[in-house]
Amino acid sequence: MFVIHNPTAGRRNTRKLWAVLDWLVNHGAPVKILETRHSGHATALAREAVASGAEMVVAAGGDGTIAETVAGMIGGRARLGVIPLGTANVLAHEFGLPNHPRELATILSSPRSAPLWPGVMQTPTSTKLFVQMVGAGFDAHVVHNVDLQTKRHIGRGAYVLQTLRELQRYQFPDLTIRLDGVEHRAASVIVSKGRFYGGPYILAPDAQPGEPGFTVALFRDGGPLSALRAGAALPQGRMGALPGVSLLHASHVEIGGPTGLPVQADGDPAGILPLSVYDAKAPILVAAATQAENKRGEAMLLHSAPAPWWAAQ
Ligand SMILES: Nc1ncnc2c1ncn2[C@@H]1O[C@H](COP(=O)(O)OP(=O)(O)OP(=O)(O)O)[C@@H](O)[C@H]1O
Repeated sequence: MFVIHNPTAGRRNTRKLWAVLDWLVNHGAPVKILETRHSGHATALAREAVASGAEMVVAAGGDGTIAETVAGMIGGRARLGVIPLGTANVLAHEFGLPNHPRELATILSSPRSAPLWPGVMQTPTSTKLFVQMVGAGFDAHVVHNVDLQTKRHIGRGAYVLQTLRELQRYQFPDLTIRLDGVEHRAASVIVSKGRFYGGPYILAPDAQPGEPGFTVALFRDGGPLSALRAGAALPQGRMGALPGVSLLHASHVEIGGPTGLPVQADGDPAGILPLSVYDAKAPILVAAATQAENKRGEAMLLHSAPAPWWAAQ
């Protein structure tokens, strides 16, 4: 088992990591730890681990580290394990991963798995895999501006503070969103693989992370009041029921807007608009709290990336 650890994730607290690894080693699991040295390094490490025949690659970090690790595993046979050490740890909620090190280690050493079919986001300058969500509009603006020192000290609270600051500054420009070719307008958009958002909060109750395609949350109304209303509804799981919010399903999402508007992927800054989102070429299996069979089999259909609309101009 290869463990890829991002030492800069979350509050940099490694107590849980060592407790999980102690348990695994004491129960006879062969564990090799690889530490990331820079952004993107987890992908190269995961690729090497898969090439050397690893059956399981464990991402120890937040959702960004998981996404980078998965990017190096797609198309291979290794399963993904997760030791959540990030700030929001949204994917850990999705797969029912416990906080307790012994329970987590038990999951990593059991064959129980659930499929995850990641997404790919493409801008004119970069292509990046994501495991949980991509956003543009107000939430992406907050992610780009959040103070990293505050995030390290108070975790998710840093996003709440930044949200309150940005409410007064953000202009809420209109975005153009094409869902499988059909045009919509909204002030903000979140393209979600899974059900959760921002931690343990439900955004898209019907999302199926193991299937291709996305649930797209459109926030049609701009302005601080609408953003505040959405923020208040999120912890109650009522965001999708708000007037002005629609949850739609799509396989291919294109987002355009004013030049320079930021994009977030899995809670980290991920470039600027325009953006095209589509399925990764294959799913992977994740060591999870509950078993879910991958009905289509591991070698599921290979999707070819649709040409983004800006390429045709
Ligand atoms: N050694 C490193 N030095 C600096 N940055 C790194 C290093 N290793 C990985 N990274 C970057 O750190 C970013 C943030 O990591 P990650 O998302 O795992 O933690 P987080 O932001 O605290 O958690 P979450 O996404 O759950 O909120 C990743 O996008 C990755 O590119």
